[in-house]
Amino acid sequence: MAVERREIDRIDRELLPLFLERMGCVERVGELKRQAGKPVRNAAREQEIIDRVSRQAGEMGQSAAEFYRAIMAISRDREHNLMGGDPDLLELEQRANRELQSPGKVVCQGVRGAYSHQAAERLFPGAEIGFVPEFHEVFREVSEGALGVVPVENSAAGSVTAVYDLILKYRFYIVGAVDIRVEHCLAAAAPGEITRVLSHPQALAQCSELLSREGYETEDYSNTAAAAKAVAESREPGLGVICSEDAARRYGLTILRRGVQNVRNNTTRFVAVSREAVLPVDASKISLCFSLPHTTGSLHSVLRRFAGSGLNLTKIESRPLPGRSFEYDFYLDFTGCIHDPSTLNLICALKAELPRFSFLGNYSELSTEEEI
Ligand SMILES: O=C(O)C(=O)C[C@]1(C(=O)O)C=C[C@@H](O)C=C1
Repeated sequence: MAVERREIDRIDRELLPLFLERMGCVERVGELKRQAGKPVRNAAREQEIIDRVSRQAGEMGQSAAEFYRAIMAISRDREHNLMGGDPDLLELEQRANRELQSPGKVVCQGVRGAYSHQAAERLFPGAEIGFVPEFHEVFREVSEGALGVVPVENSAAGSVTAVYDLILKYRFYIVGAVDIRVEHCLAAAAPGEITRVLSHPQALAQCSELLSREGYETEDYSNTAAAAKAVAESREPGLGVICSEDAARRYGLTILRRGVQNVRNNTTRFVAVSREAVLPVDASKISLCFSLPHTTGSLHSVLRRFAGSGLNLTKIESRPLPGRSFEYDFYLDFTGCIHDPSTLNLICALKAELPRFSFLGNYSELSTEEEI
């Protein structure tokens, strides 16, 4: 094997100067493009190269194509880097507030005592919190200057797709995130036998084991806290509710059982959305969205850029583009800070290359235990 390894070392010694020579050439092309105001990416030229090397490499054609795609992605990043990046993003990175100014109004969906309310209090302690019945109304209030707090994902039930659709539609900035532990309890207006239980369908599903074991009838309600309020007001005997302890206490209900969800660790992630960007120096999570051409490998070629920059993807969500068949917007979270020059360069490169691209924010996440 030693002989072969020496051969590999020799080939690498020959490859490396060629690679560097090619990068030097790419830099000169980049400079000419900058002077001519031309975009970095030239898809036709890349295809020409891929076709040629695939042909020339015979049975290694696919691997050669993959190798050249990687080289050209590196070339594009280098060119973007030399061009200085997207002026709007560079300005945003420089000018955006580093800290959230004390929030005026904070809005969430539901009623007092809902899990959204707990999330809003964790994110913005002491702020004035308002409630609206629907998610789209939260976003409308944000367009008028409020901060919104909305759920995006539950550890058991998955993404809240209606909220992702609104995030992609409005493209406001995400300025914070918090994980709230969902601890449901069974409560009633007064102690006694329960026969029927009200709650949000997701909460009923999360407590299905208890509900079927006890043979309770169930009834869907718009929201867990609204259900708690309704049970408190109706005082109907045998009527119970699945809600948070906070909601039960808030509406004067008797807690019959705690921790009634099927899964111990049931957590919902909430994000705070704002019309204005806030980019703290120690922010650790970045959110982006973009769409992709419907071609083989288009998502892979984007994801490879993150891997190449050592950035860890924590979430990817695709949502169909309204009015188009099988075209998607992608929403993506990864760990990183926009004030890091290489991360900023990658975001600028993606903005230049991807259709419908938006930078959605850079923020920190509060964990369930942590206080702000
Ligand atoms: O030929 C160009 O226009 C280049 O910028 C060079 C190059 C390459 O690496 O070959 C890089 C990016 C373009 O998308 C096409 C090709």
